Amino acid sequence: MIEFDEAGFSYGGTSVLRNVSLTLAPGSFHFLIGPSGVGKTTLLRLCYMDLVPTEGAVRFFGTEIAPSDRNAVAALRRAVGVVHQDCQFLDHMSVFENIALPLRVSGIPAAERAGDIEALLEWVDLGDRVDALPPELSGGERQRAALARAVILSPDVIVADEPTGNVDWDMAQRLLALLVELNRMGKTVVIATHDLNLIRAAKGRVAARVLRLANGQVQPAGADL
Ligand SMILES: Nc1ncnc2c1ncn2[C@@H]1O[C@H](COP(=O)(O)OP(=O)(O)OP(=O)(O)O)[C@@H](O)[C@H]1O
Repeated sequence: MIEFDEAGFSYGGTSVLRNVSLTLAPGSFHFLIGPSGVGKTTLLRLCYMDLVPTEGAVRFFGTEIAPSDRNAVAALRRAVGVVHQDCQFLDHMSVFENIALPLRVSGIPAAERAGDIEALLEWVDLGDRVDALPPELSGGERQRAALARAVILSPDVIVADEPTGNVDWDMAQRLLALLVELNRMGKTVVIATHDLNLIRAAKGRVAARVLRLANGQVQPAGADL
């Protein structure tokens, strides 16, 4: 589904990823680990064409999409839901309106899908926070709202960058449960995390692969976790 073929990425002259070959198969569940600054966010951004590789290729559904092909890039962005590290809400808009934003960007009137948005907010246990503004939310509520927004367009793939970074352990487990539920619905899930306990908690619940990023390269990990 998403295939890295000897892909590399450099910011200006600074190489961050080198010779990464990796397949994120449909319905797979991956954790991406590695120290701060190693390139986890960079690799995730390549998964939704927020960045394009400076070497090699990243193919989506078997195709290498040209950045100039706006329709194909837009379709890809609908197929990949993203939970950003800092959530990236518009603070003057309500939780409901923030979750409706991807619909608006895709030309779908939110009014047509109000029931879906409300159902999604119930799913993440934010049914009573529909009208709240993002600055009024707790860390865990923000992360759950970000997850709801990531899946409003029914993407095939969910990419989550430190989705449990600012929450306590109970909330981290609730978020993990939601991501596992999405995976059981057939969605591919990729999570960048520093939290090895989260990976341990996932064991037995989902057949997760753990990828370790080091020196610009991806290596399988797992035995030592
Ligand atoms: N826009 C940018 N321009 C230049 N360098 C960047 C840019 N974004 C990231 N970098 C650098 O690329 C490297 C990898 O950053 P990246 O954010 O991908 O790491 P990370 O593993 O996600 O880190 P963290 O765990 O702290 O979020 C870092 O050295 C970072 O400083």
